[in-house]
Order: sequence, then structure tokens, then C-alpha cells
Amino acid sequence: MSEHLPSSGSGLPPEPVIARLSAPGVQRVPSAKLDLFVRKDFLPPELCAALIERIDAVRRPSTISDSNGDASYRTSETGDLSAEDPAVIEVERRILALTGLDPAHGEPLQGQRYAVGQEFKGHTDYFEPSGIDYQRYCGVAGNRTWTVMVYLNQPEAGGATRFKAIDKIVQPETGKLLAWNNRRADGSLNAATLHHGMKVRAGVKYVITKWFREKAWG
Ligand SMILES: O=C(O)CCC(=O)C(=O)O
Ligand SMILES: [Fe+2]
Repeated sequence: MSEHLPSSGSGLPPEPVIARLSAPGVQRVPSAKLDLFVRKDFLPPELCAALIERIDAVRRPSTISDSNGDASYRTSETGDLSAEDPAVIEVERRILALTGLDPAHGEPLQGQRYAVGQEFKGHTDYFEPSGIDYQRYCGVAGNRTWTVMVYLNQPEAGGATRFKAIDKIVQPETGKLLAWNNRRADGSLNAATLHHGMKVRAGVKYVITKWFREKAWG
């Protein structure tokens, strides 16, 4: 199976990950500015439901690094998921199989929950090297390389993810995966990855996120 292909490590350089993602069932969003991939039905509904339960058990108000003082910037709730949880192990196995990204470079899987009116305003997932917290967040494992995100449900209205620089809006659907490279081809940080988890208008939205780093995590 594809799990047995060699690992692409941190995802830097990106070519092996891009080659691996160029598989049946994966859509590449056409853009010269950003490597962005969408895979529908990546996780089965039962696994999504199990993950929602886990998130509800551990959620707390989300934090942001490099806070800009705007308390409405990220209003969701966050929960770190246990690496020993069988549901988490299964998700991580599937992410490795799809992307080849090395789990040793991955942060712990994180869940987010957005109630009506909650959002995560425009941001990039990498840390600004000039930020005061850069050493604290990136001193050991380096900056982020790839982001892998999965919608666990479909809220009744709102909650899309908008990539403004490439004019792309992705609608949440149960089990749909998004993966993008936070770098340009030369490895530099890519500002065109700017994205906005838009306000949920009706219902609740759940996602999981897995971020990969330049060096091994922890
Ligand atoms: O919820 C979304 O659509 C985006 C989430 C996100 O960007 C993040 O957690 O970094
Ligand atoms: Fe993000």
C-alpha cells in the first residue's frame, strides 16, 4: 500500500508531497501562487463523528500567537487530541498514506470547534520570523511547512475557508481534506497562503488540523 512508499519528511522540499498528492480523487486547485489540494471523503462519517466527540471532551478557548490585540480574531475553541487515541491514530495513518509527510515532523492533531458567529480571521499558519514569540514557537522544531485540515461536519450555513490571494473559497463538507504548502517552491514563506475560517452562520463547525514542521516535533 501507499504507506510503504518512502516518507517525504518535513515536506520541504515539496515535490515529493506534491507528487504523492497528485493521485486519483485529489483535486489540485489551479494556481501558480499556492500549492493547495482538496480531497473529498477523506475520512468516513463515523470517524468524523468520533473525532467530534473527542474534541467536545477537551475543548477550551483557542489561543493565537503574535496576538494583534483583536479579541475577535480567533473566536473558536481548540482541543489537542491524544496521540494514543485509536481514532487519532487512524487519522494520522491516513494523512501519512495520502501525503507521505513524516509523523515525526507533525504537531499533535488539533481540533477546532466554531459556534454561530465564531471565526478565525485572515492569517497564515506559519510564524512570522520577526514576531516576538518566534523563538518560543519555532526554536526547537522550526517553522511550519505543510498544513493538513479536515472538516468533520457540514454546518448549516457559513464556515467556509477563504484563500483570498487566489480567490478560492472551500465549503465545509463532512470528511473533506485540505492540504497546502506554506512555502513557495524555493522554501520561502508563502504569504499567498493567507486564509480565513469564515463565520459560521447556522449550526456548528468542527475541523481537525495537523501542521508539519521543518524539524522533528518534541
Ligand atoms: O476553520 C477553518 O476553516 C480554518 C482553520 C485554520 O485556518 C487554522 O486552524 O489554522
Ligand atoms: Fe490556518
